[in-house]
Amino acid sequence: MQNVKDSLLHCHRLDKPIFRRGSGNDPLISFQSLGAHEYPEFVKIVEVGPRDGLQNEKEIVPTEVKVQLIDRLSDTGLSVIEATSFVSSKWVPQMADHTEVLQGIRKSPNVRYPVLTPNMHGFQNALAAGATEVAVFGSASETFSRKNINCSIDESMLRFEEVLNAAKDQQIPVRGYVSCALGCPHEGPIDPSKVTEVAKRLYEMGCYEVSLGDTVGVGTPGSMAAMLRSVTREVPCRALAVHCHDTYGQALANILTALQMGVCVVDSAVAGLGGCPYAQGSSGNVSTEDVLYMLHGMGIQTGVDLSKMIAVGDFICHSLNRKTNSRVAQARGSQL
Ligand SMILES: CC(C)(COP(=O)([O-])OP(=O)([O-])OC[C@H]1O[C@@H](n2cnc3c(N)ncnc32)[C@H](O)[C@@H]1OP(=O)([O-])[O-])[C@@H](O)C(=O)NCCC(=O)NCCSC(=O)C[C@@](C)(O)CC(=O)[O-]
Repeated sequence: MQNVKDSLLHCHRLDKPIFRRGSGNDPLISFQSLGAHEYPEFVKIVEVGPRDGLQNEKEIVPTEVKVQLIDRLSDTGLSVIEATSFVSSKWVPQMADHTEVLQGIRKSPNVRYPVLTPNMHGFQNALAAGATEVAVFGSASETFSRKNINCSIDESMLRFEEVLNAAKDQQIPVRGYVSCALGCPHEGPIDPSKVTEVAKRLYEMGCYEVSLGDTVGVGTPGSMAAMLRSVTREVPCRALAVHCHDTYGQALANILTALQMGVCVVDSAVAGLGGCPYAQGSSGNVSTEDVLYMLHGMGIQTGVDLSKMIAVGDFICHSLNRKTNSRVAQARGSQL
């Protein structure tokens, strides 16, 4: 935190000082001071509801509902919506309609629609379906890697390298995930050095952003801070995102900790949908509505309209016949 305060500006909207941090070739990112901490001026939200949010649903969600969900999300001001995954339909039946979803959505010029691709098979199918951005997903836990993608961490890295090489040829940006960054459903606590090693490998391979996943939502601000202290020694903060599940009710606190440490990208799912099918006990992602409410309340910009997001949450909860997991949407609903 203390090392780079390149310039001090004045933010008239918030009447708070704005700092621009950067080093070497890093682009400058604006930070604002709030109380004892500094926070990014702008946070990018990566909406993962259509993929992470729906992949664990037991009943197959109609393709039309998935398409409508993404189209409605595209109108909220989001710049990134993870649309689906090109994985085996034997492993994740809910994502079997990946091609129809990707081809059915109205692609907004202001939104990117990455899709998950675990290997070359998925990458080629994604490309054939018109994907222009993909994500590979690894793990800091050996056991989780085998249960989720049926290979060791080292084997997964070889597969990802192939995907990244092919993506580079096609000028397709690739995002990377590290699951179990704050704990594994099978191995328990994961050493931050292991998370750092996997994140570094993904970054050095060419992933433009590495999202650190608290897959089962067991992290606390303490473990988040320890993990980020380690990872940021090897991967620049500007290339990191956090991906929090809210199983233990720690997600917003963990996100706040990550922001204090310089992270500017947050993954979340509308209505707090979600969970990984290969992580028993994992509950939904942190809800996008709750993240927006917290960030906007702190004067941090996201470009996303909270009221529109709540309406999208209503739509998907109604379609799934489900109560929202968003505390903000619940509170707003009860005030109507
Ligand atoms: C990775 C595989 C495919 C390996 O699956 P495998 O069975 O080991 O693959 P294989 O290479 O041995 O091939 C077996 C069969 O699968 C086919 N196959 C091979 N690859 C593909 C593909 N891409 N798409 C479709 N089919 C594929 C392949 O063609 C073959 O077909 P067959 O000859 O038997 O007819 C499998 O384990 C899989 O699909 N896993 C799904 C994992 C998943 O989607 N998990 C949830 C997402 S991760 C997550 O949620 C965590 C995250 C990202 O949100 C962050 C966090 O919270 O931590």
